[in-house]
Amino acid sequence: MTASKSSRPPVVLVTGGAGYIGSHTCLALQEAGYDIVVIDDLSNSSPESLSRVEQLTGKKVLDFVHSDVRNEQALDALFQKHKPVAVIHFAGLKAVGESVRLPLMYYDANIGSTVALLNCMIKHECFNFVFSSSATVYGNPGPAGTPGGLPLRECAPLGALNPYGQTKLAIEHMLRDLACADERWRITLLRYFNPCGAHPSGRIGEDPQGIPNNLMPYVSQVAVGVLPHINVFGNDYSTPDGTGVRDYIHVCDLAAGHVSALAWLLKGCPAPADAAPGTGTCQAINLGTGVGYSVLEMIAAMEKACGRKLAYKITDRRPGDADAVYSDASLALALLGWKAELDLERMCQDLWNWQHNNPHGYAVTKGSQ
Ligand SMILES: NC(=O)c1ccc[n+]([C@@H]2O[C@H](COP(=O)([O-])OP(=O)(O)OC[C@H]3O[C@@H](n4cnc5c(N)ncnc54)[C@H](O)[C@@H]3O)[C@@H](O)[C@H]2O)c1
Ligand SMILES: CC(=O)N[C@H]1[C@@H](OP(=O)(O)OP(=O)(O)OC[C@H]2O[C@@H](n3ccc(=O)[nH]c3=O)[C@H](O)[C@@H]2O)O[C@H](CO)[C@H](O)[C@@H]1O
Repeated sequence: MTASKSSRPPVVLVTGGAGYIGSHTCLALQEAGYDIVVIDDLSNSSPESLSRVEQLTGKKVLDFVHSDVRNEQALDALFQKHKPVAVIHFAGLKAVGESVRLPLMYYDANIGSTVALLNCMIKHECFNFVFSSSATVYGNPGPAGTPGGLPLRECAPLGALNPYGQTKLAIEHMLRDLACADERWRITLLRYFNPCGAHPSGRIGEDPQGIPNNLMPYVSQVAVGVLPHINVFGNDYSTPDGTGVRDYIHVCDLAAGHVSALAWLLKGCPAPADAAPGTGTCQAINLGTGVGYSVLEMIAAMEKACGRKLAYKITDRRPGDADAVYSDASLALALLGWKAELDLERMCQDLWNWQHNNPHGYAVTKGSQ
């Protein structure tokens, strides 16, 4: 769905818009007819991503504020100037291991920034909010076929395994309380499964700092020769080939899911599943494909995309990892009319296209500097 035609397109504030999922969503929002303003402290991203979004869409980012979301004055000025109709909140720290070492930093950054943002939204009477949650809020899922087990529905039991996950859960609880307290709120808690891939242009993609924590950025750095081999974290899980199974979703599908969620909020959330009379809406929605692939299947798919064998070694399990995690994505289809369209082959082709053309991410890029 595209934004309605008026003299001035509706403005959406995107926090963390220079990041991986944020930049792809900024592009999708511009293509859907929205104007965007971005606040990002660039702690895990480069402004180059947004320059490239502008090149790809031929539209300007209306405003970019280089600041922490906890900077209340900067936020206030942004709301005052642009009067956004909605906020999509990507900004946050996301490295699980780091969150275990530095929990307070994670609680402060992730929860502190969300509180500052919500206070500013209330002050400026903006009540449409899309939150980046994560499948991590499901903790270790129960086995397939058990109540609350796989495939994961939004009503499955919640539980966090690390401080990063705790911040996502705490924010989900906070947002539910807010919607109960004030019926004007329209909120979606988008629980992403495993985002991967890049825009088909190969111009924007994931650019992790240092050694990647997640599987697919690691695999793509091996494919391009930056890293020597993949470490497969355990092959004794109770999965068909013994390696961990996850629900990988193309980042462009994920971006489209945000545009659909925003359209749903702006329509007043028809048929919300969990709204009681007299309360606002705060709806959790899975964004996944519903299909799980193992680590070895992901490596094989990437080998096909890059046209060569990729070295890997089986190592110990990573503490805290579940055997299998995949979604039931039917609620997103029912409520938002959204479903993932791009298959594993496309995810790997687009990831390879990005990585091949930008072996060191945004830092040094063939032909663009
Ligand atoms: N990528 C994933 O696998 C994944 C999965 C589930 C959920 N999420 C969530 O989605 C969101 C976006 O993830 P991503 O992969 O694009 O990460 P990212 O690190 O690429 O993007 C986050 C952006 O927010 C910025 N930022 C961080 N803290 C900030 C702050 N306090 N103020 C202003 N800017 C700040 C960073 O500079 C970065 O540009 C995060 O909230 C993350 O927890 C990501
Ligand atoms: C423990 C952890 O970090 N959890 C985060 C990670 O979950 P996930 O474990 O779902 O994602 P991931 O990409 O880190 O791992 C996917 C699968 O690959 C395996 N694997 C991963 C890396 C590697 O170098 N070798 C390898 O074998 C891993 O054991 C798992 O079976 O990412 C999610 C988002 O996408 C969430 O942010 C989770 O909170």
